[in-house]
Amino acid sequence: MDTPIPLPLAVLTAVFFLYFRWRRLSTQPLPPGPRGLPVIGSLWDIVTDKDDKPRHLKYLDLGKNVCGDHLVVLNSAKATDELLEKRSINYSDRPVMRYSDKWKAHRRIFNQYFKQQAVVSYYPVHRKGVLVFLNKILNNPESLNAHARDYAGAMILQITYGITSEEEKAYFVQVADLANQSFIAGVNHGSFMVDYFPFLKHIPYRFFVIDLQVAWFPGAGFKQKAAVWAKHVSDMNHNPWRLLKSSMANGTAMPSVATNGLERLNSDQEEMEPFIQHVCAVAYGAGADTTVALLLASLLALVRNPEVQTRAQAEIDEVVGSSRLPDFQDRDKLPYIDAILKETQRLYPALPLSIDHCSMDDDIYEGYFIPKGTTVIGNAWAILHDEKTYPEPMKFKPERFLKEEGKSTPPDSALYAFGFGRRICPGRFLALDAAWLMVACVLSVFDINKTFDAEGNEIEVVFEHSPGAINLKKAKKGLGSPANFGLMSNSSEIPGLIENVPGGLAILT
Ligand code: HEM
Repeated sequence: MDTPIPLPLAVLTAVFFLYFRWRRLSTQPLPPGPRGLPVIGSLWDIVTDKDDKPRHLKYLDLGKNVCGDHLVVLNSAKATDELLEKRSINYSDRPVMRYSDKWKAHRRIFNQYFKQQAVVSYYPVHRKGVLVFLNKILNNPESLNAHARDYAGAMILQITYGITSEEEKAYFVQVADLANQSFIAGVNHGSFMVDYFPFLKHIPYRFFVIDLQVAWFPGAGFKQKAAVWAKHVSDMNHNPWRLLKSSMANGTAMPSVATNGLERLNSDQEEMEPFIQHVCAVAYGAGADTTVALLLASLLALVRNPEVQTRAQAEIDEVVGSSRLPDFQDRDKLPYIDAILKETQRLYPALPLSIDHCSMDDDIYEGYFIPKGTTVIGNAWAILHDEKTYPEPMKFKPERFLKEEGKSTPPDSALYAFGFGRRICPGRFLALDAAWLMVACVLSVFDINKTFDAEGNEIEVVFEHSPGAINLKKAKKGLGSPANFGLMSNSSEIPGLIENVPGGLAILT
């Protein structure tokens, strides 16, 4: 008969094993990075975010130790593939929305409604939305940014909550905008000093005069902002849900992810309701600004590259003709439109530094020690600008993604622009559908040109980097509309189709 190992001996063995493992790992060097200053390490390299120096450029050769807080930036596809994909069991955590059973339950619901096969059922929403968008561009090309926001916001509000009324949409798009400000400003670790000095959490944020909205302690300003943002995020989570519940109660609710999710719950599954509510709020919060960034980047890239427009329009003419708008069934026959979107996401990824992951255990990569709790950033921008994979990386060249005999194509930019591993963006299929239809339809109807200043000089489209995570594109400040949408002379019947769409059309399926 086996003799059981005495408990103290087993505990001792385990302690020794863990200690020696820790010793072996922790004696390895930390990954290399720029030399920091004493005590604060590389802090100043991270928290500044000057307009003219996009923040992500600073990370190009990183592995940092900031005030004892470990931050590793993965700048190559090889490193993200190895750590965030192959070792994703260790690198799927985040400081918020931890990698947990709760997260897994959310993710399951999310995938059910936004996986590739599921998003096909939202085609009617995109079709109506694009008609409204084209109509607005035709009548008021000045407000391109606002129209793109409405297009993305309306799509998500209808799909998640069934909201179609113009007034409600306008209100909720604004609520999401406010809530997203917190995300954009704070999503990447290091946006606030508190990420490095946790004691700042305990500093009161106002001093003496209650209304004085000034942080009195350097670095404690995040608390003021956090208080305001908490309210915006709570509004985003609760306000559309309240409206949904009351419209379900009075029988006026439109079919949506929310109604479907609630109807499928059995009476003993009430505890799942907050999950469905949260999935809807996250979809609505995470999907709007990111999709707008892709839409605007695509259109402004086309303004800058008229030869790309001409080639795409020739493809559309041949496949679709000029008597109807392109539709999803044309997609396989319009590879150049797909290539335009891939190239846009490559050159201008909406989230250049993706969203931070966090290691759950000590690890060694290529001889370097990555301690448990390290913030790990997949640098999508660096990967998508690697000239070995994408020659002439600063040029807009959609044709690099076209399949041709005897030529291999580089990896699809979506592999990196939507993040990594188990946390990869679950809304990517929906976003790409919305962007594809919009770009194809705009190109089938309009020539997009540069605008002119008062002296008749062409205005150059300058891409600006917004502070924070999302890389929104717009023309240089103060120059009015970034693009001039001229109806194409050969699109004979389509203008009538768009003109007859009332500006306030509700999108009904
Ligand atoms: C062009 C549009 C979009 C881009 C570029 C984008 C990009 C990203 C990126 C880079 C991440 C982080 C992945 C990671 O941590 O590795 C992410 C996460 C996420 N995205 Fe998107 N996204 C877009 C649209 C959408 C849409 C339309 C939705 C919702 C319908 C959505 C929902 C989410 C959610 C819920 C997460 C968090 C996933 C998690 O933490 O597990 N996104 N997205």
